[in-house]
Amino acid sequence: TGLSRPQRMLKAVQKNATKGDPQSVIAAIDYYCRHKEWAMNVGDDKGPILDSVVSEVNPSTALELGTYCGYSTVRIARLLSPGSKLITVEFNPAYAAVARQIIAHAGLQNKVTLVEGGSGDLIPKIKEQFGITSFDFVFLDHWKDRYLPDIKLLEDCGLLKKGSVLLADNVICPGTPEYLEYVRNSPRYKSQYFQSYLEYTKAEDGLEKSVFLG
Ligand SMILES: CCCNc1ncnc2c1ncn2[C@@H]1O[C@H](/C=C/CNC(=O)c2cc(-c3ccc(F)cc3)cc(O)c2O)[C@H](C)[C@H]1O
Ligand SMILES: [Mg+2]
Repeated sequence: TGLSRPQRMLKAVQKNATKGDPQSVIAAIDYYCRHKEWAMNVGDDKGPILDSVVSEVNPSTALELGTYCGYSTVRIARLLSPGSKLITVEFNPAYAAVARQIIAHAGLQNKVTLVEGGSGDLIPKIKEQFGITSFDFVFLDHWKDRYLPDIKLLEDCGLLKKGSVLLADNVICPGTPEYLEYVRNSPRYKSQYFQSYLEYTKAEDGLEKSVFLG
């Protein structure tokens, strides 16, 4: 049956992007998804908002839930300071395989640890497996009904500290109502909505930035 959509995206990166140049990888994916085949990357409207939050936080430790093809992984990792680490979690092996190659094409494999598996299984093991005591930054972009249980798990595992920043994709489309209600009403978070557009479309979507208050 030929190549999958993620594999076709990978081919477009390998053909059009310069090895070791993250910006060209980002541009190649955005061009492909805007002009050839839509795909659920955070994209080039919401992407600059992601960039600005990552740059502002300048995290030493970062976590991404839902790697997919690695587009946002590349966006985040390219901005990390030397010695900082991004852990990204993807439970679909086929997507993880594509993402590894896209991350490697960008030359960012030394800043990224891609863990194959479910976030619910991984999060409780992060302290022992990676020696990480807390995350400065968490990007949520996996199944939308898993955002809330997973941040509660991060809280319970003591992986958030005062000032940790959560950034959630798709809070409007497809939408994450329970998550939004929680972070906007909990006294433990200071939340802020960044209005934008669903990737490669004119539909509304946005990112929710929530600072953990401890
Ligand atoms: C145990 C499970 C939880 N733990 C997990 N642990 C590890 N990995 C996990 C977990 N849960 C999921 N994943 C992985 O993350 C990815 C999943 C990503 C999901 N993203 C969307 O569904 C979306 C939809 C639209 C959209 C908008 C408009 C439309 F018309 C159509 C689509 C836009 C967007 O920007 C979107 O991000 C990947 C496919 C999947 O294998
Ligand atoms: Mg998304």
